[in-house]
Amino acid sequence: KPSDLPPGRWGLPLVGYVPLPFKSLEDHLRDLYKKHGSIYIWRMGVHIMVFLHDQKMAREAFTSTDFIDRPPWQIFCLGEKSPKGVVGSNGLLWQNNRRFALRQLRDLGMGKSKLVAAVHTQAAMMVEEIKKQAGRPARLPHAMSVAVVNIVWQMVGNIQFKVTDPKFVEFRECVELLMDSMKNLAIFDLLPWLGKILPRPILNRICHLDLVENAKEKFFAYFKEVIAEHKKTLDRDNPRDLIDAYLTEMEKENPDSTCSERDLCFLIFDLFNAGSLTTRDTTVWMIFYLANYPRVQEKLQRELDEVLPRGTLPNLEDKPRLPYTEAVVHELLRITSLAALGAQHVATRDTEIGGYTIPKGSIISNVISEIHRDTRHWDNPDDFLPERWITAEGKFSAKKAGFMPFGVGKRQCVGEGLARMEVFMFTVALFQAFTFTPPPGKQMDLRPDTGNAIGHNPRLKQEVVAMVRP
Ligand code: HEM
Repeated sequence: KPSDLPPGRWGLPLVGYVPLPFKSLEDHLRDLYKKHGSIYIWRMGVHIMVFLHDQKMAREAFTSTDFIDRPPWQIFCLGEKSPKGVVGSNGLLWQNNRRFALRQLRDLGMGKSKLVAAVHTQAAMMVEEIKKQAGRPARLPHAMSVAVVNIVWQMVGNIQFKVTDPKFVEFRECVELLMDSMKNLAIFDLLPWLGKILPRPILNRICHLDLVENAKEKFFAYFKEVIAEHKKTLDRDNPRDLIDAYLTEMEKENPDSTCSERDLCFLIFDLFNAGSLTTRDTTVWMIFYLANYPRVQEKLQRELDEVLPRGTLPNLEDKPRLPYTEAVVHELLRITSLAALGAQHVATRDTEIGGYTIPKGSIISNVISEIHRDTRHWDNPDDFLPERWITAEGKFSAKKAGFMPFGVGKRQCVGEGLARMEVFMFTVALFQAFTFTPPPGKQMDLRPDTGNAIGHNPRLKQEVVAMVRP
């Protein structure tokens, strides 16, 4: 191992350092942090992976253009030779798409009142569906997925699914198939030489390249139908949604344009992939946490009852009057760290972090879940304490350092405003209507699901009780 690299695990050529299988990736990272400090490497397969446990280093790295790109990994480009959309693309196409997506999300109402009505409708639908299982232990309903998908569809294509819509079931199955198969792509990304030595059928069996390709094309076929419908009724002066705006952009004479119908399909896919289950899982975490923390739940409900007439959902102007609700949302985002390892970036040239050399091509991750437990920023970080966000005057105070659930820097989450709005509104709607408890004699299991090595997803299969509030 070259001596100017950060300390860490080096291992063997081609395979790198193969970890012991009975420990989670995060436990390994914690061990490495204890041994080496805030920056270390782990050679995984052919890649030098650099992990940052320090918020200052993470901010520095991710605001620098040296780390702006995504690695050319299958998991990001889904088999496309030149990556499209926004999550996995780089260069001019990424810049254009990111700018376009941010503008659209803003114009279509992210963080503004225009989308509030759609979020209210979906929150009310969720409450009605949960009412059907009130008073008994049950898993959270499928309606929670419908609600978040509908909000993205509303912005993207002006479409809303009903809970029982068979098209939605098809859509969800497609998402699940893709998510499941994508996990195996990581094997190919870490060990790309497998592609040279294994016959294609065996490679497909191990890395699911064909499954991902099929699921992606199924998705895109549906998107193309929706795009074709939009083309028929397009009014360039009155764009209804993101698809209309993209089609209008595509018709403009612009030498720097990177628009294409395939790119639009990727962009739509990215917004669903990054923006639906993330928000659903955060809402599920909220229910599970507050079921285990009745004191926090009661305090939240007291604030809601004092500020809003029962059954009225807030507008964004009401937020300052709901400091404890804001505090609960922030504390939940901190303690659960849904995007535990963020999304990986790549060094575009030989560069430096923390006095160490980082060679071009190294993969950088900020370990958000550990930054959210760093005792330099958080007292008793393992305690769920919304009060840490409240000032002595009883006001909500948004702490900045050490808090980065949506990442930091140039690729910080495009949908942060929308996600914050959804989680806030859903929390209000759900806890106005219900008190959640674990099933009798039990506690909710708040350990992340083991199925995802780089994120913290709740264990969805457990039951919870929703009691309708008198
Ligand atoms: C609680 C919910 C969410 C969390 C915790 C979350 C977190 C993140 C994180 C950590 C990143 C990676 C930043 C980086 O590369 O350094 C990211 C990227 C991204 N997120 Fe989110 N996100 C959420 C919801 C959403 C929503 C609702 C949307 C849109 C509808 C969205 C769209 C995106 C996109 C497009 C990117 C890629 C940005 C780029 O590469 O330039 N996310 N998100």
